[in-house]
Amino acid sequence: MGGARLGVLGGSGLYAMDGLEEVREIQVDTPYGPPSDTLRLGRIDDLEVVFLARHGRHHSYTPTEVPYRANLWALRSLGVRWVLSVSAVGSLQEQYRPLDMMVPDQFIDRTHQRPLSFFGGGVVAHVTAADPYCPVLSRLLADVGDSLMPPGRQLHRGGTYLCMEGPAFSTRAESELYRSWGCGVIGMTNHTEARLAREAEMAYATLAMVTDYDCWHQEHASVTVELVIDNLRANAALAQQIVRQAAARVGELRPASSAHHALRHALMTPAEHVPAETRRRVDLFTSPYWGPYPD
Ligand SMILES: CSC[C@H]1O[C@H](OP(=O)(O)O)[C@H](O)[C@@H]1O
Ligand SMILES: Nc1ncnc2[nH]cnc12
Repeated sequence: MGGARLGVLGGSGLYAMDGLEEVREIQVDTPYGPPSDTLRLGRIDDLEVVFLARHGRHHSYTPTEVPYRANLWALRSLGVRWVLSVSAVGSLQEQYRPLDMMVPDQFIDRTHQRPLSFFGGGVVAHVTAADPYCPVLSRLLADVGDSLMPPGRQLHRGGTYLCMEGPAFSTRAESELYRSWGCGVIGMTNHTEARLAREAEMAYATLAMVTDYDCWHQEHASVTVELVIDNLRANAALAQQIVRQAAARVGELRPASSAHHALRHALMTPAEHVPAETRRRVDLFTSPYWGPYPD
């Protein structure tokens, strides 16, 4: 992982990354269309870091419309092997209080309108998703976060992220259902990225910023954008600090992850039976196993 880069995906309220040096804007074309925005490539110490605003810098894409495949393809094409993502989430359990943070270790998928794989069209792959977030990168992120949390606020290690389709927030019945499933937090973006990052052999971890109690809590107002934004503002500087220090730590440790060879035993279709166009589309991911596809 010598020359590998770190990707940072900023979510709601995090449209740029502080502390990046020598920043260049890069436009990337992908087989899955254009990413949400130009990518910003800079440096933190000796590590090259690529920042991308998931919804675009002006928050123009709904959670359904975010071009997740283009975003992850673009990162991987720039040599990214670790991804830190930042997301706003609602809390589904009393102990996750607004302004707390969580580094989730599981998700449940309730989306139904998004592509979830780079594969298909004549090539089949089944990656392992038992631990959908990289445990090594998640631990690094949680350790850094823990050391920076102000008194009275907590960083929670592990927990289940319920990914809903949106864009409307949940009904109270849905919120209660997810609580009964033991989910910890709710959002609209994270699992899609985690799945695609795994297929693209990038280690992925999330800093989830708790902004509200969704709509189930008797003593707290139901979630609104205003509430989310107020709490994101209050947490923005801390989130930036955590991401910057976690990035520096990734640069020092360059942690190995099983995600880095997720496709080793996942590809089902023999290379010679994959249509040429498909072969070209997935070549970024399959070339370590099948060799580069000649143009
Ligand atoms: C602004 S509230 C709903 C919005 O916030 C979260 O965004 P992200 O995960 O990109 O930080 C949630 O997933 C929704 O997209
Ligand atoms: N309650 C909530 N539901 C879905 N996404 C969110 N993002 C922040 N709060 C949320």
